Amino acid sequence: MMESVPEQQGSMLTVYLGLSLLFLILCFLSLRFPAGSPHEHRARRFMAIFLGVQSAWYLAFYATLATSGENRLYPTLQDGLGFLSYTLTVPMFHAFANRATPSYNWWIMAGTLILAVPVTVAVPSYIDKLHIGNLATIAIMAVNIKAIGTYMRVTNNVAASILWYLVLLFASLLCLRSLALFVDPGVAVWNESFLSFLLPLMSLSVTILILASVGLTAQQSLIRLALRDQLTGLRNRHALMEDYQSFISRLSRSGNAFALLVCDIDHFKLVNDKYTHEAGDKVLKAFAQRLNRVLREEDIAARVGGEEFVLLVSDASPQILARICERLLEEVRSMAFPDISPDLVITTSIGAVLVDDENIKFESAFRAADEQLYAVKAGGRDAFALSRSQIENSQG
Ligand SMILES: Nc1nc2c(ncn2[C@@H]2O[C@H](COP(=O)(O)OP(=O)(O)OP(=O)(O)O)[C@@H](O)[C@H]2O)c(=O)[nH]1
Repeated sequence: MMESVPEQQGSMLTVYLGLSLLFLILCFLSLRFPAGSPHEHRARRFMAIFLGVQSAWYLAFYATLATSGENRLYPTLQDGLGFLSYTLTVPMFHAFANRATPSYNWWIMAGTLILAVPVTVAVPSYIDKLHIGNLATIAIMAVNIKAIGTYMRVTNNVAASILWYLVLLFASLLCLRSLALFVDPGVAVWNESFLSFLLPLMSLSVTILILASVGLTAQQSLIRLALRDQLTGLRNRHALMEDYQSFISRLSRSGNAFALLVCDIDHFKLVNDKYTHEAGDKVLKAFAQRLNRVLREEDIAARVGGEEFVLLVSDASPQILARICERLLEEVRSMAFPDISPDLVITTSIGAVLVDDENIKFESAFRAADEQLYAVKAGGRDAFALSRSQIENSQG
């Protein structure tokens, strides 16, 4: 039978079979991808199903071409699987973005699948089949573009953005093709080769970008996890070192001093002892939230020890610093914990130092602020002390 297949058709058979195998391998590989949260597990399952359906789709392409369309089952399967695979990407992208798929999306997708596939099969004219197929594809592409847009905004990685523009391009090409068919049904012949080129290109590029984006997202969440304190969500000591360096670079560019503050919750051990360790954790989380409330967006709050926090405050002067410390003390004093005890009052002590020389190392600034902190603790707590002089230059 293969002897009667023209050369060009023969090479397309190889392409379709190759793509079917490739998607099958990717489907199995995607099941082995590590996924942390439950929504990632759900998203990966959708991804595996999408890749499995893509594999079946190209097998149906192969079967249609190999039998030269004699068996009507294969082209029908081909259309159905094509719709299904791009329908599946909608809940998949929402799952990756940890969002529920809006109900109207389900209506559009279900309506398109239920109506378009049987109607496409039923209408006798080839051109009418194409028109209906086009309209259905455009509807599916539209919900896809919206879903990828949501995913792009949440993951904020470059692969997701390229994917969005690419799918928009494919959708525009399909709209053009649809219009061209309305104007001149004669382009249907040319349309076949357009599709046999466009569809594999679309499948491959969409898959590659999904895999790249999933990889980048996993990498981003690992990096975020490594830089965060698990309990409070603030930056950890490691991240603080990097932040300190970027504050030093900013200082050398702008010449504006910044401040390093060490805050320590007063008598925190008593909270744990009197109200349990869990209550202590609650206090730490609430304390972290108050710090963030006082700081500006460009400032940094980090947890560096049990109940010890470090803040970096940009463009600081002694006056600004004093105002910020006053506000911090006030914010902490005003915290209420009715679920722990109405009597629980938390206070903090703050030691601060102004960093106005780019040669000052983190350890020196931290030591200077810590000395001030201990002076406050010795003096009765719930207060702040500023130091701006005598920071050792670690190079000296
Ligand atoms: N709940 C909770 N407690 C912690 C955590 N990390 C450290 N701690 C506790 O924090 C307490 C720190 O106590 P101390 O260093 O004695 O200081 P303090 O009681 O705050 O006293 P001053 O600093 O002198 O005012 C210890 O009891 C630690 O067990 C944590 O992640 N959660």
